[in-house]
Amino acid sequence: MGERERGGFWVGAAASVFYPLSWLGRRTYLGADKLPATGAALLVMNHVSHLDPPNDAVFVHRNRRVPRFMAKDSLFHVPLFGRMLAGSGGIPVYRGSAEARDSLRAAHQALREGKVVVIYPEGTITKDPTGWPMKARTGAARLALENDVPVIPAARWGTNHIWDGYTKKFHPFPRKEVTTALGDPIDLSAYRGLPVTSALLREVTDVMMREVRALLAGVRGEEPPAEFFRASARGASSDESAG
Ligand SMILES: CCCCCCCCCCCCCCCC(=O)OC[C@@H](O)COP(=O)(O)O
Repeated sequence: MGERERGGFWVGAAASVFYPLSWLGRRTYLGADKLPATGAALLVMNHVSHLDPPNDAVFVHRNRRVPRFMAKDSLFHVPLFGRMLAGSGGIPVYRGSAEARDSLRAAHQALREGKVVVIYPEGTITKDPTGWPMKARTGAARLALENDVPVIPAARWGTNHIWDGYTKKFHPFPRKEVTTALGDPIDLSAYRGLPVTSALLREVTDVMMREVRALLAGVRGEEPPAEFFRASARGASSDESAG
């Protein structure tokens, strides 16, 4: 095994909070070897619970990398947590505003520096009542197309059984299974070098999310729906923001 990627003080601080939170679940990691040991990667994940970030950060960290999370801007204003998020290299996403592009710029920079960037392309916890990924925003596709880095699909399931973000129900006992599964890098070669139009972004977004959904189907042992759920509220449509 090679060297662990070094974090700093705030990564240590985050670890001291996130590891205990991750222990709420009985964790299974599938395909962890698909996370590159060095260099840039874009980790594209579904989102089902507020406990996802601790689970996913610990997953990446235990595989000897430091995750850089795309996170909604308001989280950076939470006392202490915001400091920790910024200090550990979190990238603020200004959802649904012109500044969305600035957050993509910071994410491009992180990828150029060889970091692991974690993104939840749906931008929020799925509104699909059955927990499958919903129609995602296109920011992740833009990042994937404009950076020639491995784009790794990942699904995680079970955090939602511990903490359900919508019903605000906390069910730690009995301890729930939480599975995190990585797939092979997504081959986007057919799409690279084309003009980045909104149609292309939409298509690449759906290609990526179908991979995530297929991994999730494997974990759940269920057939996914044929279509991505569309939230009726604005925001989950094809507007371009970073997720
Ligand atoms: C273990 C080592 C730790 C290394 C560093 C980890 C740094 C801390 C990462 C915190 C990441 C937080 C990411 C949040 C992603 C996000 O912003 O998702 C949005 C949703 O949730 C909720 O949206 P909403 O619909 O508004 O409730």
